[in-house]
Amino acid sequence: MALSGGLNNRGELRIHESLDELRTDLADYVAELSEASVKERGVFAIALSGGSLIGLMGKLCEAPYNKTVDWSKWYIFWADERVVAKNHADSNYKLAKDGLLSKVPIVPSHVHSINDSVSAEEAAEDYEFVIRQLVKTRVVSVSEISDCPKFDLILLGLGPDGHVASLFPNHSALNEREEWVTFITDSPKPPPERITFTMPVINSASNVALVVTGDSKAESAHLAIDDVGPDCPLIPARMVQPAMGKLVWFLDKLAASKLEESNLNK
Ligand SMILES: O=C1O[C@H](COP(=O)(O)O)[C@@H](O)[C@H](O)[C@H]1O
Repeated sequence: MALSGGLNNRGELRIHESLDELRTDLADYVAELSEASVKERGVFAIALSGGSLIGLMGKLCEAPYNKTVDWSKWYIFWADERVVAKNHADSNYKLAKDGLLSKVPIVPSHVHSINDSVSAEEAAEDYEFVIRQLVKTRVVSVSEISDCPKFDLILLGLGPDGHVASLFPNHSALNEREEWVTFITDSPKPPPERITFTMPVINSASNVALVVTGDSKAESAHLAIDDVGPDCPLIPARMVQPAMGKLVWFLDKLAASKLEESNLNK
C-alpha cells in the first residue's frame, strides 16, 4: 500500500513505506500493463533501463507473476545502454539478463539488445533501424501525434544529477528531436560511450514509470516533481512528460523526503 501520494501535473506519485512494498507495487503495475497490452495488441513492448531498476523488478521472477504473466508476448528493449561487451559488468543488457530475463520464459528472439561490436554511433543507428522494422510490423506501436515509436511501457531510473536513460543535464543529446536513438561518447557517469532513447521517444510512450529510491535521489526528485519555478535547473527527469501517455513515479520514503508537503498529502 502506498504511504501517500496521488496525482499532480507531474504524474501519479506512489510513495512507499519500504522497498519491499515498492517492489510488489512495481511488479503488480508491470504485470497489469502487460496483461492490458497483450489483450489490446497481442504483444507487450517494454523498454528497460539499467542501474537499481532491475533489482527493484525482481518480484516479477517470483510467484505469482512468473506463472501469470504472458512472457511469450514480451518484446524487450533498452531505453539506454552502455556501449560495452554484453558480458561486461557495466552492460545494462547483462544486468537485465542476470536479474530478470534468464529467470522467466522470454522468447530469445524478442530480446532486442544493441550491437556491442560497433562504435556508439553505429550502435545507435543499428538500434533505431531495428526499432523501425518492429514499428512497421506493429510489434511496437506508432505515436498518433509524432512519427515516434509508442512503447507500451518505458521504465526509467533517476540519477542523483537528474539524468534519465543516458540523457544527462546540459548535454546536447537532450535536445535531439530527429533521431529516435542517439549516442554520447562523453557521459559524465562512466562508462563514457552510451546509446539512449531521445526525449521525444520517451514522451511518446503509452506509459512511463520512473523508479526512484534512496536519499541521494531526493533533491532530483524534488526538482523533477515539485512546482519549483523557472529559477531552478531544468533537469532531464522534469522533461519526461508523456504527450498522450501516463507517467507514474515509484518512490521510497527516502527519495520522497524532499518533496513538498502538498505532493505528499494528495
Ligand atoms: O547509468 C545509468 O544510470 C541510471 C540511474 O541508475 P541508478 O542505479 O541510480 O538507478 C539508469 O537508469 C540508466 O539506465 C543507467 O545507464
